[in-house]
Amino acid sequence: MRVAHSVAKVREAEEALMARLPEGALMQRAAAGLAAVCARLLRESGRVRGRVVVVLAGSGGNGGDALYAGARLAGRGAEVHAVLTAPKRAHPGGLAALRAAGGRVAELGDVDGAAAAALLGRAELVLDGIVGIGGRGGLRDEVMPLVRVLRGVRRPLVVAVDVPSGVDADTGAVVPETAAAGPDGEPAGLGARAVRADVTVTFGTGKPGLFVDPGAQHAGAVELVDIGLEPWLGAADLLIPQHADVARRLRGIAPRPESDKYRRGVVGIAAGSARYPGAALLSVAGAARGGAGAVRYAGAAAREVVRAHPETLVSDGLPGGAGRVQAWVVGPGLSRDEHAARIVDDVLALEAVLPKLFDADALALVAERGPQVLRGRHPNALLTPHAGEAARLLGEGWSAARVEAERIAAVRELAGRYGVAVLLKGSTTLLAAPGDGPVHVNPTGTGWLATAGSGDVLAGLAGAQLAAGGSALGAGATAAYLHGLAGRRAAFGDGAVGAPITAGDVAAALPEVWRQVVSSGASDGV
Ligand SMILES: NC(=O)C1=CN([C@@H]2O[C@H](COP(=O)(O)OP(=O)(O)OC[C@H]3O[C@@H](n4cnc5c(N)ncnc54)[C@H](O)[C@@H]3O)[C@@H](O)[C@H]2O)[C@@H](O)CC1
Ligand SMILES: Nc1ncnc2c1ncn2[C@@H]1O[C@H](COP(=O)(O)OP(=O)(O)O)[C@@H](O)[C@H]1O
Ligand SMILES: [K+]
Repeated sequence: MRVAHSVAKVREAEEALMARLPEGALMQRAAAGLAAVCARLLRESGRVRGRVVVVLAGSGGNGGDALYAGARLAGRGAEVHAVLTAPKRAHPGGLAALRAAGGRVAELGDVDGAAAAALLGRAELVLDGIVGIGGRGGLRDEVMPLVRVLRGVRRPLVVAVDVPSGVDADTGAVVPETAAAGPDGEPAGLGARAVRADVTVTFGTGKPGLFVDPGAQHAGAVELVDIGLEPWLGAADLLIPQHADVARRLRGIAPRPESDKYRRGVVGIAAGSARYPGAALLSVAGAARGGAGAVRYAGAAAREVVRAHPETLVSDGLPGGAGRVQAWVVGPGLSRDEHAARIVDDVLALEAVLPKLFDADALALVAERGPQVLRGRHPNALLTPHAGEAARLLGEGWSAARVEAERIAAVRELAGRYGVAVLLKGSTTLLAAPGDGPVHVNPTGTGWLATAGSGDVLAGLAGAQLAAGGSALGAGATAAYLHGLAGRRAAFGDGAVGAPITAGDVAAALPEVWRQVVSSGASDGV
């Protein structure tokens, strides 16, 4: 499991630790770890000696880390150039160390566009130490020309110090650039007022913004440097499961000699309608490969379901009359008519502790009825909204755009208000349970999953995980993880280039990624 802590907790822990260490010791630990990662990255394509490293150093501790790391690389023979983005306030110790090690220093005001392009064009590695956890808002105007040049040059390896500058460390938010051209005839800005890194070397613990889009896209691969903060950190705010965590759960629900299909769990699917039979098929496809022993289907697409999935137990009545199940999935393709409302109400009338997953059209009905239909009544329920559905569930003051921009806050608010676990879909899928516990971030997935029906597959898969047992949060997190991997597998195969996929391809890839996770579960990493 990877973890992340809020900036406030990091600051508190840093203070507690710093009070016990000699002045500057913590920064030396950070700089040593940072330099070691940079040296390792440089060695992947040769030696450190003679390589051109450019350090972009701001006014705070982040710039200090970068300058000290630059000094260490210069000490190992690298040709290090620093550009001070706030020269009057550059970290004095870091600056002195870099100069003493033979590094060259320029001030932002002396580096015009051509000089910046020449310097960054020669760089093999760029250290982004403009701002770290002290950054507020998008990068300021004065540093943007340099950031734009960096974006345009033949890619050197960009290593962000602690956090890519301009990314909100707590939320992953970035400030988009305006379309207008910058001063001095700079090209119109594309993207965000933030640095895009290949690698982020973060200190002490992960920062939430490194794992949630758009911050995650800017962070690249995240490497953690231990600076001894752990004993002072307290509970994590974010958990990011890895293969090993998911493998543990999958091993736990693998069939045993004494297993039968009922003991493994039966998942019920109440999805699809005469208008949308496909959603029923896709939910059943996800459920059938999702780890339960059997799938029951109740609804208008019974005939289509049994034709496509002959192993399904089907009926065309209401879920309550379909026979015993360990978890119900209700909503995909149900449509919004009176009959759909009757189906959702029927599920809401089932035994309170029975796990129930509400997706798509069922969420619209839950939003209409209000949180009290779930709160305090269905402790094992799971909601799986995308941003639009989440905004509707949250009501006044929320829009899909706001949910996208404040994903962590939105998922917490939903879980708190409805009193149930919530899986918020999108470019970074997040999960939260009611209370102050950590938010789970799904690290797998790909934009290729943004294809019609892939959410139906996820709903079925998550329902099967609920039927197999464990908490709604654990079941949802496992489903999101496998679904993301299956999407990647289907889109990329063994290669690096993606291609369009269908929701059915995602379901078909599930057994393969399940095997992959369980067999590589001893190691960490996605
Ligand atoms: N204090 C310490 O001993 C340690 C500090 N650490 C480093 O210190 C960092 C935090 O240092 P600070 O608290 O000094 O803060 P930062 O260095 O992150 O940033 C603060 C400075 O950036 C400027 N700034 C803020 N927002 C900006 C924006 N949008 N555009 C341009 N400039 C902006 C501010 O004016 C301020 O001078 C961490 O991220 C980490 O890299 C680590 O070395 C661990 C130990
Ligand atoms: N940009 C994206 N990057 C990664 N995954 C995405 C992206 N957009 C959507 N997804 C994933 O694709 C699935 C789409 O589900 P959903 O929105 O319910 O679509 P549908 O209703 O068509 O099935 C979800 O698992 C979601 O997390
Ligand atoms: K930085």
